[in-house]
Amino acid sequence: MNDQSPQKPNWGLTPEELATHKTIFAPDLLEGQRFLITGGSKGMGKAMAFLCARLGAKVMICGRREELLQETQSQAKELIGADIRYRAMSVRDEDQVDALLDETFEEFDGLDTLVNNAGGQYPQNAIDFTRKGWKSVLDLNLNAPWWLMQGAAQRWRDRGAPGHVVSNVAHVERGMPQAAHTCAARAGVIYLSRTVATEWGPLGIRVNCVAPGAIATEGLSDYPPEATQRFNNVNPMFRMGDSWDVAEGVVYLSAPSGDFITGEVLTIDGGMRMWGTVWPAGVPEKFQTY
Ligand SMILES: CCCCC/C=C/C(=O)SCCNC(=O)CCNC(=O)[C@H](O)C(C)(C)COP(=O)(O)OP(=O)(O)OC[C@H]1O[C@@H](n2cnc3c(N)ncnc32)[C@H](O)[C@@H]1OP(=O)(O)O
Ligand SMILES: NC(=O)C1=CN([C@@H]2O[C@H](COP(=O)(O)OP(=O)(O)OC[C@H]3O[C@@H](n4cnc5c(N)ncnc54)[C@H](OP(=O)(O)O)[C@@H]3O)[C@@H](O)[C@H]2O)C=CC1
Repeated sequence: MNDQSPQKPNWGLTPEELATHKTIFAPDLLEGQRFLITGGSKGMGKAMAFLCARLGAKVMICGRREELLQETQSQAKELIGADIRYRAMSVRDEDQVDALLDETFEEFDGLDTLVNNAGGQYPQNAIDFTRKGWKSVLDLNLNAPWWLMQGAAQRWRDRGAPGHVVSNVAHVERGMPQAAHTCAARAGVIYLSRTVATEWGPLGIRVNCVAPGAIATEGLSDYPPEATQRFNNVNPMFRMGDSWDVAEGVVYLSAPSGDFITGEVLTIDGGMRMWGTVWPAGVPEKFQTY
């Protein structure tokens, strides 16, 4: 990085902040509830794991890197006295998804909420996507959440003990220039969720989504600072959200407060739905109009 480049900031909330952040929820709100949170080792998933555990839930997280999972587990033990379980795996592997679901249902003797949170993409103009890149992003952000939600629903049906799915997607209503692959995948998850919310309603299974705008998480370090410094200016509130904003949205939908909510998309974007565009690969000249 040369001297003119913006410095890469440390994004996201610290474990200490996750352990002490004020919450609107009662401390026993999720007592006895069982959560599986994919991608729970950093960013929004880690905030969800801490919040759910602080509210009394049993929590299982997963991610590819065991060291991050282990660190999250130790921090939760030390800072909030919670026993978060984990499994190192990739949600892109169908067999590993089945094993994760089997382990979670066995360990917790069932499951109340599946949070499809693991995901990501890379910024590029759609015209240049390779087929391999397209398939990778679709596998991670559409196929994986589907394997997980279908697998959970089958287990809920077979046990006669239903649960709730909430998928962390993205704000996609106006498209996502330079991220068309993830836009297609997230739109797929939203309409999949709305569809199965009807099919699975009679089984007592609820299916919802949260749709974040620009949220300051460790994940933003994967993007060029030239892009992320602009992320503060992509909504009418002129700031990014944080992982707690999204974690509380997930809890609202999963707790009794969400009992009669299904097929919904809770947008948490500071108004980006109305105004602002991320342009993660840089604003093209033609669009630099103001
Ligand atoms: C986009 C606007 C939203 C703004 C805010 C959003 C923020 C976040 O979502 S934060 C989460 C942040 N983290 C990420 O997004 C990183 C996650 N992304 C990835 O891991 C990769 O992009 C992946 C999903 C494609 C998976 O990579 P990998 O495990 O290496 O997968 P494959 O080997 O199956 O495929 C690699 C294949 O993908 C193409 N590709 C990957 N990166 C790029 C790139 N920067 N530019 C162009 N193309 C890319 C490429 O075709 C790769 O194939 P090879 O060239 O043969 O390696
Ligand atoms: N931050 C933002 O502004 C926005 C983010 N989103 C989406 O919200 C979700 C969470 O984002 P954020 O918290 O920022 O992301 P982070 O990059 O901070 O965290 C991603 C988490 O997912 C895990 N993960 C990634 N790939 C896999 C995989 N193949 N299998 C299992 N776990 C995986 C990571 O662990 P590991 O790498 O070890 O596997 C990590 O725990 C993602 O889907 C993201 O795309 C949507 C809109 C905006």
